[in-house]
Amino acid sequence: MSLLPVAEAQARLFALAQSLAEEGVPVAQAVGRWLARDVRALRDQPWAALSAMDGYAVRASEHPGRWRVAQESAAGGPLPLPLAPGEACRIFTGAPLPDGADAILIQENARRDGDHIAASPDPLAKGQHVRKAASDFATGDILLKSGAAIGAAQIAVAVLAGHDRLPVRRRLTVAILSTGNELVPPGAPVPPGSLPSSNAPMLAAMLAGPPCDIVDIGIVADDLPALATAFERAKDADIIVSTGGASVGDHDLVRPAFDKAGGALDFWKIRMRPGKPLMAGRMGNALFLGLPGNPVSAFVTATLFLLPLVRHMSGAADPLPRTAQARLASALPQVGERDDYLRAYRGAGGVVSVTSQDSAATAALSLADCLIVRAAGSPPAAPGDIVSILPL
Ligand SMILES: Nc1nc2c(c(=O)[nH]1)N[C@H]1C(S)=C(S)[C@@H](COP(=O)(O)OP(=O)(O)OC[C@H]3O[C@@H](n4cnc5c(N)ncnc54)[C@H](O)[C@@H]3O)O[C@H]1N2
Ligand code: MOO
Repeated sequence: MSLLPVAEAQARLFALAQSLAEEGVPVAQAVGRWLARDVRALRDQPWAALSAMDGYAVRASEHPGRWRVAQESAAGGPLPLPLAPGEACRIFTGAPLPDGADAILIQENARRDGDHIAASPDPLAKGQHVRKAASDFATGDILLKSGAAIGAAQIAVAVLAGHDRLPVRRRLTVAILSTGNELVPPGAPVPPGSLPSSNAPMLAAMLAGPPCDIVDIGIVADDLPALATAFERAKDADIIVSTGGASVGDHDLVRPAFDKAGGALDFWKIRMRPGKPLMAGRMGNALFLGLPGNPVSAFVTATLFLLPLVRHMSGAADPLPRTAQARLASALPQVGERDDYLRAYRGAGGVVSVTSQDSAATAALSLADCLIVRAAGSPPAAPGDIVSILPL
């Protein structure tokens, strides 16, 4: 079977996914999710021409005064009356200007003498320190687009625009299944021949940010009926992720077990290193992603497939990881027949690949803050060369 290019596999995975139902949630619960539809302004911001400084609202044409301070305008206070010629209005940041005023003389530039003020010689232009009505946004403006990521700034604009709830896709459920006779639960005694199962806690940590609920199906033996039963138990999840048993060995039973449980495989084996044995398919309403067992391979394939899938199903317009450019600090060898996703970190002198690129080397993985992405067949790279990186 020929190896599928990463981008093609990602596209096929997205095509397998159904979109999740929409729901409205309070803004505080929308953080880290994506908008299910455009958000429009329900009001003007600012609602009127407002002062950006503490000082006096005046007519700029009357500068440098003298003016009589006839009234006061404070945010949340009574609305000011129209300003007569020769009058100033004491004003505070965020307060509306009286009709007739067109500039703010900041108090540092005003000399007050009882009820009167005069300005220092600094020039005062029309519109100075005035925020025009609707200069941030106007009623009906599309402020946030469907598919946009919701963070703190988007919450701020949505609330100012009059919203207290936002439309998002419902949370999804991810079932995690760990296969391998050698695995013992985290923290359990580890007899010779065994190792603690780290993939499920690692994947749960990777999924801690996106809007999903995790169901840990636990450790399942390399046994066809046991694995098929585990798939049946996971079938109500939106996404089933397995780790291990994905390759070609006699004990790699994930594919036949998925088949036995009624699943339909869409693709298997990707042109990437690590992560070649990755597979995906559908079982009823659930989408299945079979990751390799090696912890580094599981980490890299989760970064490139599982997290993008969660983002895609959750409505993200831009679900794939973003690449950036970086300068290499050390040489890299020629790339083989699969695209390389080298674990690396960014230092003062450029990006450095970690010493062990073995797909079982978790200590080296823990030092990485990015992946260097190199296409299959790329020639050796030298220090100073620019490479694509995928920040983690
Ligand atoms: N003849 C071939 N052998 C292998 C090939 C191949 O193409 N031909 N592919 C290799 C590649 S690439 C990878 S990656 C691995 C992945 O194989 P599996 O997905 O079948 O993984 P396992 O064999 O079950 O486990 C691999 C390794 O990872 C450890 N492991 C498994 N699960 C966990 C877990 N939950 N927590 C921590 N560590 C785990 C497991 O003990 C093994 O050491 O296959 C190559 N072989
Ligand atoms: O492709 Mo495997 O995932 O190298 O270790």
